[in-house]
Amino acid sequence: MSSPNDLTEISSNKMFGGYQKVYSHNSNVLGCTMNFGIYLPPQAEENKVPIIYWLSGLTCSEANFIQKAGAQRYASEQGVILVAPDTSPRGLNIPGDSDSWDFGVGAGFYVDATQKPWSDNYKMFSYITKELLEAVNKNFPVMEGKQSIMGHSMGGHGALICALRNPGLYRSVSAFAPISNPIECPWGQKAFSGYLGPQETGNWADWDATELVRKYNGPPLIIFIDQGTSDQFYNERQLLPENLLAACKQSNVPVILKFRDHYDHSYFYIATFIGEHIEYHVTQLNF
Ligand SMILES: N[C@@H](CCC(=O)N[C@@H](CS)C(=O)NCC(=O)O)C(=O)O
Repeated sequence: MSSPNDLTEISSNKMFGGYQKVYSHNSNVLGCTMNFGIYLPPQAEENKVPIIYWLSGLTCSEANFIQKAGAQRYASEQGVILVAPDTSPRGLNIPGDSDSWDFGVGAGFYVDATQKPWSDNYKMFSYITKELLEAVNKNFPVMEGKQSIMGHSMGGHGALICALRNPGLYRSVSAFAPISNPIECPWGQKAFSGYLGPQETGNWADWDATELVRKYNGPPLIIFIDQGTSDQFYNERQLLPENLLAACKQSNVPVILKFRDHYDHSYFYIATFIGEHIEYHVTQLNF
């Protein structure tokens, strides 16, 4: 198997003066081949630039964000690289990995699984925060250390735990409609039971953003949460941003929670506000 740092270009399309590309590489951490999208703004042809990671939600691959969010226009204007990885290992055919849309393939939850049969491969946390980061830093003109992270739904939660578990690694974090308190909602309880084992023994709190905020002890980090009020999953109490807000207030972790009237959970909503998020990250990255 070739090194995770050896990339194969799958596609390249000029966009807003830069290039939207998709690469594949072998992941040692996940034990499979993974695709990721990367937008290189025109500024990256001459200079090193900062980078923002995007983590997608349930059922997504690397394709959803790059095709639907319209983020490249803002990345081109601001001179920032965007990286959009896949949401789980692929092609392993672990029994049960494709039985439901909210567990297994397309639903890695950005944790490092501890339970068989998932624990050999379902290590999306280590993939995102170590292996992919290194592969991107080795291959592209990035200002090392100038990285931020954002995401949507399961990926919004992924962005939060990547930032909260690695104080200082990301300069800023934001999330659209994140699953803010997975140990208290059906999606999270199902995923954590499978990947981490029963709540009593599975250290669930180590992987839950609301619980991690209570213990956060790193450099100042402002948590930026975005939530549409007509989001079906918010109204079904899968997302619970109020729980995260309360934990932030109790623990004196600064938080911005913006409710967006009548917006739902879709990429139409994300596309509306992605420019604001990119601007926010670039301000923090240049600080
Ligand atoms: N599969 C579910 C919905 C899953 C869903 O909404 N996924 C969100 C993330 S949680 C998403 O980004 N879907 C892909 C897309 O809209 O392109 C259903 O059909 O009800």
